[in-house]
Amino acid sequence: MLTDAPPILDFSAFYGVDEKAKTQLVEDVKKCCLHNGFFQIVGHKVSTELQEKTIKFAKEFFALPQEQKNKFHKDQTTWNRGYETMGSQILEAGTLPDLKEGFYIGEEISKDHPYFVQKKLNSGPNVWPTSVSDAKSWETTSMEYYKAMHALARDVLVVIGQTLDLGERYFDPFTTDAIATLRYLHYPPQPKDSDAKLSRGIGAHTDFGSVTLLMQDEVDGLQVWEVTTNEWLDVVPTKGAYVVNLGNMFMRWSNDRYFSNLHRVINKSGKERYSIPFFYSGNPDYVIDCLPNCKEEGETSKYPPITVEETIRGSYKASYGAADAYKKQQTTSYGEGLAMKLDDKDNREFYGSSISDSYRLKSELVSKSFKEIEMGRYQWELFVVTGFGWITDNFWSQGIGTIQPSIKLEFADVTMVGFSSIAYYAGLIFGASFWGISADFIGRKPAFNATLLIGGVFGAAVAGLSNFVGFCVMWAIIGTAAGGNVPVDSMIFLEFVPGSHQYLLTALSAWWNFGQVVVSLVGWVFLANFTCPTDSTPETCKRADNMGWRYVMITLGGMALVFAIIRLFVFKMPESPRYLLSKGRDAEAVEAVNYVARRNKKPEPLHLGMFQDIDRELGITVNEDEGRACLSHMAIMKGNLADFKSANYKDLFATRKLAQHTTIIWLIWLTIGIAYPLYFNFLPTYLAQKFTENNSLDLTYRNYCITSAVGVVGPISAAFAVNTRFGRRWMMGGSAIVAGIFLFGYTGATTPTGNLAFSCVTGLLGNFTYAIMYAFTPESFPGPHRGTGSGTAATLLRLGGLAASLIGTYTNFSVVPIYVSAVLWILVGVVSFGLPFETHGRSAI
Ligand SMILES: O=C(O)CCC(=O)C(=O)O
Ligand SMILES: [Fe+2]
Repeated sequence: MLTDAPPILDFSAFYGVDEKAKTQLVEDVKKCCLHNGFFQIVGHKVSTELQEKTIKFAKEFFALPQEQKNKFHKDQTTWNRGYETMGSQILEAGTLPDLKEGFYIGEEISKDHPYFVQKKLNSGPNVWPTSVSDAKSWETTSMEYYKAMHALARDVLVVIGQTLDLGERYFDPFTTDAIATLRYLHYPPQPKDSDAKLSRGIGAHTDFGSVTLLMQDEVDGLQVWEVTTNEWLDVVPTKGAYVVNLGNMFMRWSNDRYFSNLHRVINKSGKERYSIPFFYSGNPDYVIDCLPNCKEEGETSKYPPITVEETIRGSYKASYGAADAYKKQQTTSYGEGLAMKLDDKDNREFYGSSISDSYRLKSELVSKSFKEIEMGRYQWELFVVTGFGWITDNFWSQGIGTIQPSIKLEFADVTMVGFSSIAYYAGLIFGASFWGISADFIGRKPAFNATLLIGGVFGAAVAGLSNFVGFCVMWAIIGTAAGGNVPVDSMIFLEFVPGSHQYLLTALSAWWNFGQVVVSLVGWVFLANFTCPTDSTPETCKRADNMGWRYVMITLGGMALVFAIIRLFVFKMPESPRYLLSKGRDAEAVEAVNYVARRNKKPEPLHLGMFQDIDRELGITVNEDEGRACLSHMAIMKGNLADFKSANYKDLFATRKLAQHTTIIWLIWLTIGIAYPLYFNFLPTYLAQKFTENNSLDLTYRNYCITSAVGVVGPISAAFAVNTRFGRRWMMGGSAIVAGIFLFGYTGATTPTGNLAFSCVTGLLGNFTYAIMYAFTPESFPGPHRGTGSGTAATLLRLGGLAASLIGTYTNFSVVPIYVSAVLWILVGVVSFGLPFETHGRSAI
C-alpha cells in the first residue's frame, strides 16, 4: 500500500510568529499545488471537540431509518440542501452508482435574501433533520462547524495566495459573502461480493470550486491519482487533519498552473466510513480571471473571465473533461453531455415532432433508471394487479355470452337477446375511447382506480334484475368501465417495467385467458346445475329455478370488487412517470421512479437535477420551482382537460413512418375486432348444428374449460417469441396467417375430438397474435399520446365487435362468416409486415 500522499503540513506556522516556518509552509504548499493540488494540514484552529461533535451528529443522522432520512430529502429544494440517498450519483462512467449517502448544508439564507430571490447558486434556507435526538444542537453544531470551515478556508487561501506572491488581502473580495457547501458523507462497506472494478464509494472525479477541506473519520478509502506514476495513492486518515485540494475553478484561475486532481473513494475496509468535505466556492458574483503571476511574459490567459456562479454551474463539464483524460470516458450520469448520451437516433427519426426532445430524452433517462432499478418485487406485483384488469375484461366479455341463454328462458320481455351484446359493445366503445384518451390528459390512475370498481358493482347488481331492458342498460354501464381496463392497464405495466422485461407485456394477456378459465368454471358449476331446462319458456321458467346465471354474476362481480379493493387500498402505485413527464411534472416523475427503487430495495437512480441538465443542454429555461407541482390536484386536472381541446390526432401522424405505423395498427385492430368475435360468436351455433348428439351443457363447459386453459399458453409462448430476433412484427404477422389457415381447416373437423383439437389450436394461435397486438400497440406509441393511440385502437376493436355482433344477430348462422373471419386473419398477417418500426430490444418511451 502506498501511503506517501499527500504530505502533512503544520499549518500552525501561519498563526505563529516564526517567519522561517511561515516561508517554509508557503514553499511546501506551493510544491503541492504545482504537483497535484493535494496536501494535508494539522495545527489549524478547528478544535478537536468541535470536529468530534460534528462527526458524531453526522453519524447519528445516517443511523436513522431510511424513511426518516427521506423526509429531509434534498430534492425538496432546488438549492441543494438536505439528504441525498445512496446511489444518487455516478461520478465515473461505467461504474455502479456511488455507494454513499450525504447531507448538504450551506449558508442559512432566508427566502427574502437577495441571493435567494436572484436564485444564486445553491442559496436558500437549510433543511434541518427534526428526527435526531437533539435537533437544536445538531443544527447549531453544524453551523458552528460550517463557520469554522469558512474561516479555515480563508486562511488556507491566504497561504495559497502567498505561493503566488499575492498580497495577504488579495482574496478578500472573493471571500466576502462567499458561498460554500458542507457535505456529511457516509460510505457503507463495499459488499464482499461486489465487483472491485465496478464498485465505488465515490467514482474518480475532480472537485469544482476553489478549495476543498476534507475531514476523514478513522476509516480509510480515499485515493488520490498520482500523475507521475499513474497509480492510485491511499490517503490514510490522520486524526484531526484536513485533506486540502484545489478544485477546477482554482485550476482555471491559475491558468492551469495549479492542479485540480482526480480522487475517489473505495471503502474496502469492511467498516462504515464517514467523511466531511467542505467545498468553498466563493462570492458568486466575483469574476475569475487569470491570477497575477500565473502567466509568463507575453503569454495570454487560457480562459476568458467568468463569474464564480457561471463556472461552478458549468463545471460539471469540467469534471467531465478532467476524468476524460483519465479514462477517455465521460464521468457523470448527471451533468452536461447527458442529453447527447441518451439521444437515440431511431427514436428521434420515428417519433419526430410528435414529442418534444425534452420529453424524449427524459423518458429515455427514465428507461435507464428502470434498468438500474431492475425487475423486482414492485413490477411483479404490478404484473398481478394490472392482470386483474385483463381477468375482469374477460369476466364481462365472456360472462355476457355465458348467461344470455338463461336470460332468454326467464325474461318475458326479451325481443332479441343479442341486443344486450349490442348495448354492451356500445358501452365498450365509449369506455375504450374515454378511458384511453383521457389517460393522456388526466393520467393513468383514474382508470386504474375506477374501472374495476364500477364493473364490480354493476356486475353484481345485474344479478338482481328480472327484466331485459334493465339488463341491457346494466351491460352498457359495465361496458363503459370494461372498455378502459385493458388499454390503460397495459400502458401502466409498460411504463414501469425495465426494458429487459418489456416482453412480459405480451404475457399479461395470459390473465385474460385465465379469466376465461374462471368464467368457464363458474359457468359450469352454476349454469349446469341451476338453470331451467332448455325447453322452458318465461311462463314455465321460475326465478327460483333459474338462479345459476345470478350466482355467476355475483361471483364475478364479487371477484372484481376484491380486485378493486386490492388496487385501492393494498397496492400503492404512483402515477406513471411518463405521464407526469408529458405534463411537465418532472419532480413528481422523479419521485415516482425513486419510489419504485425503494420498493425494490435499490438505490434511488434519479434526481431532479438530471432532468434540469437535459433542459439546460437543450437550451430550455429550467423551471427551478416546478410551479405546476405546487398546484392543487383540481387545478392540475382542469389544466389538463383544457389541453384536451387542443388535442388532435395529428401528432400520431407526425412523421411519414409514424403515420404509416398508426394507420396499419388501427387497421389491424379494426380487422381483428371483426374477425375474432365473428368466429367465436358463430362457432358455438355452428357446432351445435353440426354435432347434434351429445351436446349436454356439461360437455360444452368441459370443452370450454379445456380450450381456455390451452389458450393461456398462447400469450405466454408469444412473450418468449417476441423476445427473439424475429421481434414483434414478424411474430404477429406470421401467427395471424397460421391462425387464419387453421380457421379454414376447422370447418373440416368431422369428429367431436377433432373439433376439440381444432378449437384448442385456433384458440392458442388466436391468443398468440392477440397478445402481441395488445403489447406492441402501447409499446410503439410515444408516451404523451399512448392513451390516444391505444384507446383509439381499442375503440376500433370494439366497433369491429359491434359489427360482428350485428352480423350475429341479424343473419342466419352459416359457415360463411367463419370463412370471412379466416380471410381477415390472413389479411392482418399480411399488413403486419408493412409496419415500419420494431420495438424489440428498445425501451418504450
Ligand atoms: O469522502 C471523501 O473522502 C472524499 C469526498 C469527495 O471527494 C467529494 O465529496 O468530492
Ligand atoms: Fe471530491
